[in-house]
Amino acid sequence: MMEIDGLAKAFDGVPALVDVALSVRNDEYLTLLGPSGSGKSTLLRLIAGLEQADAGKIRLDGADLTHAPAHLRGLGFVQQKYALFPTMSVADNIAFGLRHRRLAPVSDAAEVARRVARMIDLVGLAGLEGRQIGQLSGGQKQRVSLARTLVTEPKICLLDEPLGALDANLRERMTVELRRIREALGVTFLHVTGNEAEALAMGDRMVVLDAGRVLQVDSPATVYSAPATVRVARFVNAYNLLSGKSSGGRFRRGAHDLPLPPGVGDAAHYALRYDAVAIDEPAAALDDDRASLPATFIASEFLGSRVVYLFRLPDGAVMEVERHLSRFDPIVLRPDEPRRLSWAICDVLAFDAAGTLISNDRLGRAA
Ligand SMILES: Nc1ncnc2c1ncn2[C@@H]1O[C@H](COP(=O)(O)OP(=O)(O)OP(=O)(O)O)[C@@H](O)[C@H]1O
Repeated sequence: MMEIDGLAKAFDGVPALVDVALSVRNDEYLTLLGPSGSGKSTLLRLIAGLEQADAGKIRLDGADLTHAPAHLRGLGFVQQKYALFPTMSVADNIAFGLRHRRLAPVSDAAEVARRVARMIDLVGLAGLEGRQIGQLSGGQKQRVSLARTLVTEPKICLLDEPLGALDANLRERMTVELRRIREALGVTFLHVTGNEAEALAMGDRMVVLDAGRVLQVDSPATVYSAPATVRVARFVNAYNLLSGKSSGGRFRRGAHDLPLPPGVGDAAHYALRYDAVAIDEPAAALDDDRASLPATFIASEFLGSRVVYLFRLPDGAVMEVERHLSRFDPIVLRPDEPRRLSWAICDVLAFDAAGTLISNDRLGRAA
């Protein structure tokens, strides 16, 4: 188990990480999501020992690693650039890390060969052992890079945007592969990504980082259904976010006023998941437990298993509606066609003026 406490780092007086606290469990897949510049790589580099922290502690299984040299930490680091030896074979690249690691290098040729063969098998490179790196595809290089790190049996494997250089199809396949490889080895993965879909799909838990601070650490399901702050809701890219003021259990936004879930007081932000919004006829009757706003259709996008519809609200804000084709037939609308968008009041997430999620029954359901 790794425990990070009060970790801080600034570059030229500009904070890159501020008071970061995090527990990384044994045998878990932890993803670290944040926008560009949020400090993801800095955090990995501090953990790896490639940068020194200004303050705070990093402990691994109780031992203080904060100032330990990188090569003595027993951690693996798969960087964005593969940094493989181009004229060496796949097998030699993987063996290199094992023969030359500072902690317990392996020199027995038979033992090296056995471990390399197991790793080649595990990452799906069987048959390519003798190939030179220059003769591999991007996805294959990615696997070599991973194998070269994993063969050293790190306590934690740090992965910095490991799928960033791969095309969309390959990225999806490697998502499944990475989970499988991790589970087979039981090693902890700390995987950095700027892609919310990747973070939600990969991790047993995810950490959301913004401007050098940890905003939320939870299971992907909880981050998705109960984002701790408005900014997290923005990063998961699944919510319509409306700003306004509230009083007497109603949320006021311009000329409209919307009911809030019971028990929600002072909400300054009102969030609705794209797939929680229904598209109704303009004069459709509304059940008591639902809220609605008039809107005009802008455009739609067909995404295979789902369709995304964009609508404009009377105040000009754009609202996104997602309909899964397994549940609904696609609907055809003309630009500017009027509709009424409606949703169940219990599906509303409310945030206070500081942007913090206000307790509601959804929080209880997600926990
Ligand atoms: N060596 C450095 N010198 C000066 N500033 C740095 C250095 N490394 C990082 N920073 C700054 O620290 C902040 C965090 O950078 P970091 O690379 O950790 O972000 P990131 O979340 O990994 O971004 P990206 O997704 O774009 O890689 C940024 O403002 C960056 O400009």
